[in-house]
Amino acid sequence: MPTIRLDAASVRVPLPGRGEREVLAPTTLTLTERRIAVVGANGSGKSTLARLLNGLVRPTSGRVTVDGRDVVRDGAAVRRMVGFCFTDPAAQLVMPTCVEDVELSLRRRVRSAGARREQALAVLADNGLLGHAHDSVHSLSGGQRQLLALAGVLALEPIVVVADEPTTLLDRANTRRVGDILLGLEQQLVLVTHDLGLAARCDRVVVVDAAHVVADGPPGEAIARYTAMADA
Ligand SMILES: Nc1ncnc2c1ncn2[C@@H]1O[C@H](COP(=O)(O)OP(=O)(O)OP(=O)(O)O)[C@@H](O)[C@H]1O
Repeated sequence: MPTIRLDAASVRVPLPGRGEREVLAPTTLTLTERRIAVVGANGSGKSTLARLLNGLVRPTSGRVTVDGRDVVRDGAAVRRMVGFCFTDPAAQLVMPTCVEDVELSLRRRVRSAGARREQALAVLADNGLLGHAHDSVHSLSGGQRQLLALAGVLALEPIVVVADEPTTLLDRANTRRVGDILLGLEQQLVLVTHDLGLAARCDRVVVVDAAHVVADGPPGEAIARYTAMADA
């Protein structure tokens, strides 16, 4: 598995006229497990932590590396290695039809239009969406849209997939479906989630509270700490 390292990485954001806010306190973590969940209350800093991993957010201090590549200095290389899946697939589905959307993901990797179409159709088939190749992305169900967004990410063959609450907008059946696919990926997965059932199936759980990592370890212990804190 790749090694993701945060070395005293912090994020502070300016608040106009009111100084600044620490959104993530200096955090040091070495992540080598295949499936890592990040859990915590709303506004605790989970998305910020996730976004640091592919340079969507830059550390204010400290550094973040993925397999030795610095997310700021080697940003383009890191973005090729780390695919990012958003809560709302609408954030990443921009083309009229499903096949065109996957083709858009492939535009830099596959230059020939014919080969790109072929590969996009293969990606859709792998994700159970071949029957919808020429449908509008708007005609898909929420679960299918999330699978299509994930297909677009996987088409780029990342070595790490970061998914920020990918099941929050989904019903139970689609949560299970998308969750099963994510947890079954061969790539390293960093999964931000409020679904403690999904977190429990990961190899490691990182608990974030008020901008700090407050627990980190095997799911049983970390989730018990989180639920005790949340219920207190
Ligand atoms: N660019 C920014 N400017 C101002 N505040 C920010 C910025 N980015 C994040 N924050 C604030 O920092 C806190 C942490 O945000 P973050 O999105 O990381 O939380 P989260 O744990 O993912 O929350 P949720 O579970 O609600 O998605 C929130 O209070 C958020 O409003």
